[in-house]
Amino acid sequence: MSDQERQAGGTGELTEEVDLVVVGLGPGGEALAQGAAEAGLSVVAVDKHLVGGECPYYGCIPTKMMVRGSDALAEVRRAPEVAGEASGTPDWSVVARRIRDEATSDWDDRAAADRLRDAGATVLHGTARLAGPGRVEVEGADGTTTTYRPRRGTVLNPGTRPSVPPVDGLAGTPYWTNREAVRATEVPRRLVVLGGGPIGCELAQVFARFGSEVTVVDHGPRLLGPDEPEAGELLGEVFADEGITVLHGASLIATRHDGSIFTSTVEVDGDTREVVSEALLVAAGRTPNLDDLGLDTVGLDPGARTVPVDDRMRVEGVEGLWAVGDVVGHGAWTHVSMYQQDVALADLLGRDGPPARYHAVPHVTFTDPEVAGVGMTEHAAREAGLPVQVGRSGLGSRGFTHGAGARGFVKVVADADRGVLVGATVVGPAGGEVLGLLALAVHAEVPLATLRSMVLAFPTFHRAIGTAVGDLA
Ligand SMILES: Cc1cc2nc3c(=O)[nH]c(=O)nc-3n(C[C@H](O)[C@H](O)[C@H](O)COP(=O)(O)OP(=O)(O)OC[C@H]3O[C@@H](n4cnc5c(N)ncnc54)[C@H](O)[C@@H]3O)c2cc1C
Ligand SMILES: NC(=O)c1ccc[n+]([C@@H]2O[C@H](COP(=O)([O-])OP(=O)(O)OC[C@H]3O[C@@H](n4cnc5c(N)ncnc54)[C@H](O)[C@@H]3O)[C@@H](O)[C@H]2O)c1
Repeated sequence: MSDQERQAGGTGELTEEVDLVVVGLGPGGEALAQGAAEAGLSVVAVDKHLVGGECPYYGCIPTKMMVRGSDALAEVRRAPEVAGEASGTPDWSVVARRIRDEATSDWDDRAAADRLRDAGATVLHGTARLAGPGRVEVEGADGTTTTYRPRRGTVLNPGTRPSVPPVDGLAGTPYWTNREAVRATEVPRRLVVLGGGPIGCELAQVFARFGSEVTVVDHGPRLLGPDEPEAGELLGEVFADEGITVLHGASLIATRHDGSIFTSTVEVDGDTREVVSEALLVAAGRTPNLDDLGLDTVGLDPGARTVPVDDRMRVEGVEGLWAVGDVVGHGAWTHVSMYQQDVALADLLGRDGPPARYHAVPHVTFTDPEVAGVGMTEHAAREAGLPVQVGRSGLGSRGFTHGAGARGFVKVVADADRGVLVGATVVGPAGGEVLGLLALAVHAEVPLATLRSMVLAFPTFHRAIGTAVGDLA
């Protein structure tokens, strides 16, 4: 207990003065709390679940272990076309064990919490809420409440939870979200996936390759709606070839569970059909954890989907409050949360540093082929009124030599007036790695003339970027 600690008048609650309170320890909040503590601030870091947030325990890391397993199986199945017979029997227990033991330590955050404590932060497991300007209440697991008065300020990093649409009969059934999917110990014989976004696509392909009969139900006209349309269309063809059924323009309108089997009613183009499955994964977007954060006590709207911030991650209109991560609405990816915490940390420590910019945010959906994008799509660039040029390429000589599994393309979007790329998409094996060069080009606004003068190694996948840039028209 600090020297400043004192009993709040008559309430039995403790009130403590500290430098900084971090509410929610997703990737951004955890790193920021550590950085602030290492810089000498007294930091209280609070999470109501696991230190590290969604990414290490239920998101990026365990799902990429699933993807690694399913990609290995796919390569074994491609062997006859490029190397000769090879055999591999899918064994989900290998994936489940890696997730439990290597990724999540059986969903135990002691190592992460200790790392923060070693840096000097006070780590609390509890629910934190704003309690008026300059005050944060933390309700501990034992029901006690402590009120903190942070001298420097408060950082919000509460993240999101799965959105669950109001489907008739769904509540009360043992449906999965990403949280249950990463804890699966068996592969369901049949799986319905609600949602054809990144979560739905990655997990649909994983479970299909491990033997599930998968049906994806999605509102939209193609998979991965916000990406370039060519990307979602190609991925749809790959899914069809792998035996995954995708229902577009479809809504799950009802489901029932008889103790072991889901029977789901899906409306597609005005018709209804029933789909039977052992598991039902809801991957239909995310809900920001802003509704129980006391935002109204500082004049903010608790019903909003995002917290408005400036380019230093300061919450607009509220002194001493910063926000980072999915809830600020500049991309729900770990690298964005981490980027923003750097900006916020510099600001709250009074250090110089560049403001947050979002013109070159990359993202990668780890399907096979990977779907990777940076900056604007062609549609977004046209909507922004830019004089747009587009260039395309297949995967070139490397795609040809690679053979089985080499499906994809490179698409680049340029601002003709400025002579720079404003966006790019790579679909293909290691598409996320190939994107790196394009992310640099968009970020640094490299002149097209400079890009055209590059020597690109033969025969690499990234050499297709040269062809796409040469195709700009
Ligand atoms: C299945 C899946 C796969 C993904 N794969 C990738 C990927 O490959 N690459 C990528 O970049 N991104 C991926 N993401 C997204 C990524 O997980 C998030 O963008 C990332 O976790 C950053 O989120 P965040 O920092 O906003 O907070 P989160 O990680 O959501 O953490 C927020 C934390 O705040 C806590 N909290 C909330 N409210 C309170 C409160 N009132 N008091 C105390 N604590 C509170 C929560 O318990 C949680 O620990 C994936 C997400 C999912 C679901
Ligand atoms: N590799 C990665 O970087 C990665 C992987 C997974 C998740 N994520 C992050 O997590 C976020 C959430 O992922 P997500 O896939 O849940 O959400 P999403 O919002 O990106 O996609 C949800 C999909 O579900 C569909 N949908 C929503 N409600 C529906 C309904 N009632 N019926 C039919 N279809 C419906 C939407 O049309 C959309 O295609 C992503 O946007 C991304 O930022 C990133």
